[in-house]
Amino acid sequence: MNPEQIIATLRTLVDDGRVLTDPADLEAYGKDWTRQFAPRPLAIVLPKSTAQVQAVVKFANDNQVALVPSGGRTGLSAGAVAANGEVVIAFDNMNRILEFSPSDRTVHCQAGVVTAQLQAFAEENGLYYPVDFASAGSSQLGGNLSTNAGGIKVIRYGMSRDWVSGLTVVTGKGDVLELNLDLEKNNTGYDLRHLFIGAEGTLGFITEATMKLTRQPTNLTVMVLGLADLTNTMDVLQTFQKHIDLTAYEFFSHQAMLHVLAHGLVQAPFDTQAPYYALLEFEAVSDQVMDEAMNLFEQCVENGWVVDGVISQSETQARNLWQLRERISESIAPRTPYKNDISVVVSKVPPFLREIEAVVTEHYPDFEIIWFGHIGDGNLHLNILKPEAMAKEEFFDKCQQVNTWVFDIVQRHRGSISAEHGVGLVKKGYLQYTRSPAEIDYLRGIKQVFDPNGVMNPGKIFDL
Ligand SMILES: O=C(O)CC[C@@H](O)C(=O)O
Ligand SMILES: [Zn+2]
Repeated sequence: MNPEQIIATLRTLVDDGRVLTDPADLEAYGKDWTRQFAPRPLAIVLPKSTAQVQAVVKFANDNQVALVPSGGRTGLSAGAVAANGEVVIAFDNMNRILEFSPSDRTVHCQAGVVTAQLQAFAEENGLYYPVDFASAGSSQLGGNLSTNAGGIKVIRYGMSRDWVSGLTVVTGKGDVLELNLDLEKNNTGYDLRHLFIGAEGTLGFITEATMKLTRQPTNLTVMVLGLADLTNTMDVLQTFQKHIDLTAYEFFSHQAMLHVLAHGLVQAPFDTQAPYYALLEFEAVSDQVMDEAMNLFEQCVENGWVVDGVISQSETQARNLWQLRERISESIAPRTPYKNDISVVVSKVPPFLREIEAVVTEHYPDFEIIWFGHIGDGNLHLNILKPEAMAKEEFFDKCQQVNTWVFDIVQRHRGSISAEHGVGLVKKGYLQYTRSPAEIDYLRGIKQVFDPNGVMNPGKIFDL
């Protein structure tokens, strides 16, 4: 089939006007937030139901047409980039919340429901959807699940995976499967639901999901602490965790904060300068918890771990303090950052971070390094900023070299090359640093079962 015939047939499979071929649409829908790949899709298809997705997947199988799923396109690993003439399946028109069960505390959604839409729906119904991150205003549920998105509350609430009680998927063969039937308990063999979560659309497309909700947190309170030294992140974490269940434990370097301050809108938390800052969040359910938090803070100061700190006294103050952390990504975006999203077990974080910093600064002293991330769960975001005078190509070439040094250290510490952003195109060349050759063979075997014709998001995670 030639491209015109493919487009003409696609038009018969979805509603009128739901196949887009305008250059502006191809450009917009063919990429995510990564900047390394030029988008070049053949067409954009906007189905409105699982049945329409199934029809497109069956057609793709019969005619060897490569498909790329597309949600809110906020991904950072090029998992949703269509750079090779693929057909993009965008879920924007599948954005309805279909059913709410207050007694099960579940909500059945189409894959195109936006994270913030689900959060707001939960809140309107007196409940809470706790998976949260800076891109919640545009990321879609299908993309969150396909990358098993994490975010800022993992330490307390886990990853997206932990909130799924059922999935509807269209496999690469074009079968519709309903996985786990929304059950809390279901020990009937392999749990295929979890194979599709984090599979980046390479086994099939998630079209609907039943998500669990939980009770709303009470009086979320935020502390920002200036740390005397990096290792103190762990001292402070342990001190607080012994007594208080934290809902978040994040960190950022002074350098990261300077970018946020320069970006405007946010103020420094206090005058004292520290090399690193920790942001803690907890539920101040009573005065007793608040007193406990203040005591722990004082203990940390007495031990010389904390040089200064501030605690929120209202919801607005808490929200403002979060800005210091949440705005880092956008404030460094104009500097063409080279991103790494790595993890190790929490106890290894300080030596791990130091080793990486040493190797990068030794070889590239002119690179500005920005550290921040979800240190409470061992996930660090390493952003390297392009020196103003350096060409983009030269910078990205040098970063490939940095990758091998960084990933050697990751491997030595038994860590992950992608803690939460996924593998996509950006990290696939490095998968072997975290997954053994035997494991990758099993992954390929699984891919073969669900997508024998290799039409589902080809070239992502690994090559066949
Ligand atoms: O921009 C980054 O490197 C991280 C983005 C996101 O995962 C965050 O935690 O803010
Ligand atoms: Zn993150």
